[in-house]
Amino acid sequence: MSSSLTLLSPAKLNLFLHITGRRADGYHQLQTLFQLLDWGDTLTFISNNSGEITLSGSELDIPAEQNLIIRAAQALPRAHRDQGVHIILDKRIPEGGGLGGGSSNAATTLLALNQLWQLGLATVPLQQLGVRLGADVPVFTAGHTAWAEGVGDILTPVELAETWYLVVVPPCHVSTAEIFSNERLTRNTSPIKIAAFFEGHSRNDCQKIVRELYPEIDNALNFLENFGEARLTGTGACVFARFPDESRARSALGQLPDSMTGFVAKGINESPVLSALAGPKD
Ligand SMILES: C[C@](O)(CO)[C@H](O)COP(=O)(O)OP(=O)(O)OC[C@H]1O[C@@H](n2ccc(N)nc2=O)[C@H](O)[C@@H]1O
Ligand SMILES: Nc1ncnc2c1ncn2[C@@H]1O[C@H](COP(=O)(O)OP(=O)(O)OP(=O)(O)O)[C@@H](O)[C@H]1O
Repeated sequence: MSSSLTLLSPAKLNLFLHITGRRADGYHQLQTLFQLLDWGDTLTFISNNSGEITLSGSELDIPAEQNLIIRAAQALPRAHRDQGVHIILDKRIPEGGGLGGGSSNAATTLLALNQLWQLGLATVPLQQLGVRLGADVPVFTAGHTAWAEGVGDILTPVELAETWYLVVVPPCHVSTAEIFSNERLTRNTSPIKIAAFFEGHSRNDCQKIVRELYPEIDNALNFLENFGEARLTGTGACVFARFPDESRARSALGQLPDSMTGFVAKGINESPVLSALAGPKD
């Protein structure tokens, strides 16, 4: 018997990003605030008895076996050998944009198949599987806007006012590894408390270097700065500004130069995946 699920795999913004240190293995210790958005990719899961995991829909610039959707499905311990799934991806989140698209797709796959294949895995084992696939998988598996520390995996859910964002997608890609290996990156920002973020004491520590290296991102920040404070998400390439309502965000989107694309999204506290599924048992 086959059953199916269609889910919105949400994008995220890093409302700020501080680099507070570096681990012995080279990974960076961060503080960030992950804001989930009501905008993202659509993933449809159709379970079957073929024992196979197959994917169709939007093509990515990578071989299927490297796709985090396939890797997440393969990482799950199936209850029966004949459990299979066909997954259809409708991709909207730009790749390598700092919007967490790959991590979100991986988490959505873990949560969807946990339900469709009736695996009964709780949140913690799902997160342990997830963190091996990508740094940002745990926040999407937990499914809540969150304050994060460690390498982004120590999460505290946070309730934020649901405001609107204009996200601009500059015509370039930024390699996360390249920025994290840049010798000019500052890695000694003092840890802050959540209250300090709300008082306005935050920034994105990667922004200065990324802005210097990528003129397209500098242009996008200059455009958004006409409307308020503009920031880079993750290591870029996307940048965003906050608006009190949808109409003002859409009006700014209407003024975007032809060389850039963008979208308007609402910041949400709970992932649409968690809202749509019964959720893993704790
Ligand atoms: C910076 C963030 O965008 C914040 O949301 C993410 O943590 C990055 O997530 P991502 O793009 O999925 O990154 P990954 O594919 O896990 O890591 C890419 C590379 O970035 C570097 N990296 C990543 C995360 C981290 N905390 N420290 C690092 O030094 C590592 O060299 C790693 O090999
Ligand atoms: N299903 C997928 N969707 C998007 N990217 C994927 C997927 N599977 C694998 N990847 C690869 O994962 C890498 C990271 O993609 P992702 O979209 O998460 O990056 P990002 O937007 O920069 O996110 P982050 O904020 O985590 O840095 C890309 O190099 C991409 O090729």
